[in-house]
Amino acid sequence: MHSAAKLLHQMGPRHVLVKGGDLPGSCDAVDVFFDGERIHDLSLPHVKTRNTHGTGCTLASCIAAELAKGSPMLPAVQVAKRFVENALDYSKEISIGKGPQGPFDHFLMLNRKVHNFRKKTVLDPSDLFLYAVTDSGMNRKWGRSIEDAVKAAIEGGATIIQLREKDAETRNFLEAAKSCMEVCHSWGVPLLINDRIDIALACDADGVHVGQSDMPVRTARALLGPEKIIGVSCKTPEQAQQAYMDGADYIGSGGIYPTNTKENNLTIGLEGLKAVCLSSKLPVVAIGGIGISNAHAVMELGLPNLKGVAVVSALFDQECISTEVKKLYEVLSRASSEVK
Ligand SMILES: Cc1ncc(COP(=O)(O)OP(=O)(O)O)c(N)n1
Ligand SMILES: Cc1ncsc1CCOP(=O)(O)O
Repeated sequence: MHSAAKLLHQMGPRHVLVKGGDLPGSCDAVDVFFDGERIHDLSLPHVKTRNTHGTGCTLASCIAAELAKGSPMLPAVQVAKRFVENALDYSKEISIGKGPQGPFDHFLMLNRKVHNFRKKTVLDPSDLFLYAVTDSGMNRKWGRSIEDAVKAAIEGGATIIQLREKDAETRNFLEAAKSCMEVCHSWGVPLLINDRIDIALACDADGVHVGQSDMPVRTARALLGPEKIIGVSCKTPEQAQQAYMDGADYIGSGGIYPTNTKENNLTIGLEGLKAVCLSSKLPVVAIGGIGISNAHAVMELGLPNLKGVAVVSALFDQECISTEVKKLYEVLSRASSEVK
């Protein structure tokens, strides 16, 4: 496939894409993209289905649509490939027509209701402005209950809360989550649960936040239904594009700066954050090492879908949570009024 791409390139086109989706014996669909300088192997899992009629024209149309939106060639091809992979996956069980090949559903983005694919989101993106994420270790260190920490964060001006209780026992966590739901709802602040779909269901939380190695967004959506908020961690444009396809409501992107709160966490910096924001239509909240000293630099990026910052230690590893939240709120308000 590599030499075919190079030979085709010699015939004149600026870019060549060689399709390898149906290579026998491969469990991945590998396409080869050549721009005259570099070969890119674009690989996604092969979707096993007879419904493949129309994939080639849909891929080409999708590339054209991405280019028309202003995308460079390689990202346009990547988005299109991912779209086709998702459409194949969504329509793999459909049984229509006769013969060895059935049509796949290239209109899946329009048939959202049928596929429960992308609902009208219940998330107000402005809720991501000051996103407070709890930490059981920090609460223990300062002798606080989760409920008290959450109350203090809301009193200071937090606009959304996530319970990130990594070492809590299930029964205790559920009881605390139920109390926090009461606090949050009395203030009209959404409450999300980190990782634990079971806890979110049991306390009827507003939604969940999942990471790349947690429950997949699509499965979480199937379990939680269309009315709940689902956030997903993304470090790369590819993950961000997938998040949209999978029906996430927002992206948490980071670590922006080094942090001691999460071990072995890759720092992506402001450049990484920018790449994620630019590659997605979803609202994004930045996370990792953010506090009053650097929140301004993050919001100053002025990216339209960058809606706020998510913070753990700069709020919860402090003597007075509500004071720290207030200070951060002021920094964020100043930064966002400057970029408007
Ligand atoms: C808003 C927000 N963004 C990112 C994360 C990180 O989630 P994850 O990748 O699942 O890592 P853990 O939080 O589970 O350590 C988050 N929690 N919140
Ligand atoms: C959970 C998480 N995900 C990426 S960085 C991070 C930790 C953020 O904590 P802090 O705000 O204390 O740096």
